[in-house]
Amino acid sequence: MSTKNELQYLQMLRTVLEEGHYKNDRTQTGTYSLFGYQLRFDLQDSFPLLTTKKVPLGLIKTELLWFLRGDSNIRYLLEHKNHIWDEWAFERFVNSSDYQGPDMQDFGHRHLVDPDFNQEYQSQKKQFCERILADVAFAQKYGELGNVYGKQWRHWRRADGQEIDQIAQLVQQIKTTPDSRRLILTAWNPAEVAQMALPPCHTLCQFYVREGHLSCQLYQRSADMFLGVPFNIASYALLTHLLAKVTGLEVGEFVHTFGDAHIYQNHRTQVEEQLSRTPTAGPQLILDPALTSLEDLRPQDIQIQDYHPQGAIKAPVAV
Ligand SMILES: Nc1nc(=O)c2c([nH]1)NC[C@@H]1CN(c3ccc(C(=O)N[C@@H](CCC(=O)O)C(=O)O)cc3)CN21
Ligand SMILES: O=c1ccn([C@H]2C[C@H](O)[C@@H](COP(=O)(O)O)O2)c(=O)[nH]1
Repeated sequence: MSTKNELQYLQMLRTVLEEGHYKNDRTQTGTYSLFGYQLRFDLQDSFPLLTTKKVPLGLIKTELLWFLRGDSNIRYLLEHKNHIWDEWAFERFVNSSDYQGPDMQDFGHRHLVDPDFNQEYQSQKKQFCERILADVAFAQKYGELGNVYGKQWRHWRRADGQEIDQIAQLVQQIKTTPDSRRLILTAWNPAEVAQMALPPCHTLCQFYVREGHLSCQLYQRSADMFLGVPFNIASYALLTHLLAKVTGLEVGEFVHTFGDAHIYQNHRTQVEEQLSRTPTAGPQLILDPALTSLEDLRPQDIQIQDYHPQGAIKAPVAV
């Protein structure tokens, strides 16, 4: 990320920390929160991956590829050693009658405060992930997060039973009617939100073409500033690059619009540590020149060059 792009994120992080209102939340963790904010990233500059902490691009790639496959089962993620969605699938399993192990009620909170429980929890979650990989029928039942992003992007169900492939339509529209003001991709399906393990946080985005450059604006209804947002920025920047590549355009800007932007109360020290660091020049994204379609995209088709981040900063994820 150019230091200019990254400084905007850091400035927002500081503003939410200093001016955010204390607010309880669904996870009972407690947050500092602000409502309504906007960042603009120049994608011509460098790829917006933070340098003030190490952000694992591999996980971002496999998550985006998972969306683009139309998949909403964590099995694909586990096959790629990506564990960022484990807790939400595990939660469904431990709340089902098929779960016979030790009590996992309220694990999201308890594993943080009770070391003995944490050990049991880690072991149960590990067994769960192993079973998802080993047992197809089990994976079909408990790896599924409900109709989250991938399903809505590629298999939006119409009332008549037919499906809408929003990604294929978007690629077609960008190619044929680039001036359109209707280049929308939405994951927020009111009819299905209740069945999802987690209602989509990056709810809707719009694309915009001007003078051969493709821009993207995302509306994120709920934003975990420390853990989720660095992923979300890189993921939508990558999606914009991929769409530009297959439609023969250059990249323009990524505009990130926020609803509830929050820092979890238990991320405070980590945020202060990050804010004490100075950003450096960001990396470049290299896409396989032979790439012409978003189908059969592989992780190795996407590479970054010159990424020299400072050390990772660990923080617990609120479930
Ligand atoms: N509270 C919360 N915040 C989120 O950002 C979030 C959710 N929930 N639920 C669904 C997804 C899952 N996402 C996640 C989950 C975990 C990490 C995380 O722990 N990232 C670590 C690296 C993890 C690793 O290396 O395995 C990081 O340092 O960025 C990031 C995004 C984003 N989303
Ligand atoms: O891509 C994502 C996914 C999730 N988040 C964060 C935002 C919130 O902290 C939680 C979701 O909780 P809700 O109660 O459903 O808002 O996950 C994110 O930042 N980015």
